[in-house]
Amino acid sequence: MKQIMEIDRLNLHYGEFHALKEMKLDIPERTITAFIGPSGCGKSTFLRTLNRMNDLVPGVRIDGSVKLDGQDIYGADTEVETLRKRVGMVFQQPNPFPKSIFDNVAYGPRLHGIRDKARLNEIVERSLRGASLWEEVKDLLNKSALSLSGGQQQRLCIARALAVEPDVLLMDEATSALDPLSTLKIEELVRELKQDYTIVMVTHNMHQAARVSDRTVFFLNGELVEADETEKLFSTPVDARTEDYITGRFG
Ligand SMILES: Nc1ncnc2c1ncn2[C@@H]1O[C@H](COP(=O)(O)OP(=O)(O)OP(=O)(O)O)[C@@H](O)[C@H]1O
Repeated sequence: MKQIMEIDRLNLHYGEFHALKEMKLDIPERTITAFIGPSGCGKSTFLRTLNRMNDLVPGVRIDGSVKLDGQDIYGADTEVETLRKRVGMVFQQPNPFPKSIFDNVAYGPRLHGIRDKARLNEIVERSLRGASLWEEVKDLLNKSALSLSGGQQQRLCIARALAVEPDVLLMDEATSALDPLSTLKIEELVRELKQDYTIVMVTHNMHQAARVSDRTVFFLNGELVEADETEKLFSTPVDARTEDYITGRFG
């Protein structure tokens, strides 16, 4: 299986604080990888290094390598804009723009220079279908995105991310602000999306990781403790700290 991202000896400091220590991880293409671990262990920080979202944090220092298709994303010849097109992100709180549903999805493609109306229509429909939202909104495309429910808004944000045809989709606790039914819908959607995309998700919910992901990575105190196939990590973890965490001894 092809590794779409390869992270090696990655360290991140916030000022004096060593938040990520010597991380090493391969992310296979078209799989779902879940990051788990107690609050503050570095899951989100690690996720954000995968599309350079930490770059602008004052006092941040990053070393080591993060490769996307063999190319170091921190290398001098990587443009952040191009990187973010290939590695999209969905956040904890749905954050649609205060614009129409159509304009939310067309935002990225327009930014990348697509102006042709027919082409935009096609992209918007494809992306909304991809995010399992089309049937619900096809007659409301000019309505404000803010009129949608929280779960619909989150699927709209996924559609917005899909519109620029990324390779990798990062999801940072993307269901934690949603009700159980909307959460289930997004989990189903994520499983469908892996046919075409590689998904990396942070979740504070171990059950979600077990339900949805192919591989799980356990973090503790800025260390990557264990990464394995989800079934294996939850049934026969190698590290005692992983076992303590998944059996609920702490966290
Ligand atoms: N901008 C920042 N400046 C300084 N320290 C930070 C910053 N962002 C995060 N940290 C610290 O880095 C550590 C890791 O934080 P991070 O948000 O990555 O953890 P997490 O595992 O995602 O936690 P949670 O599940 O609570 O979101 C924490 O100790 C946090 O306080």
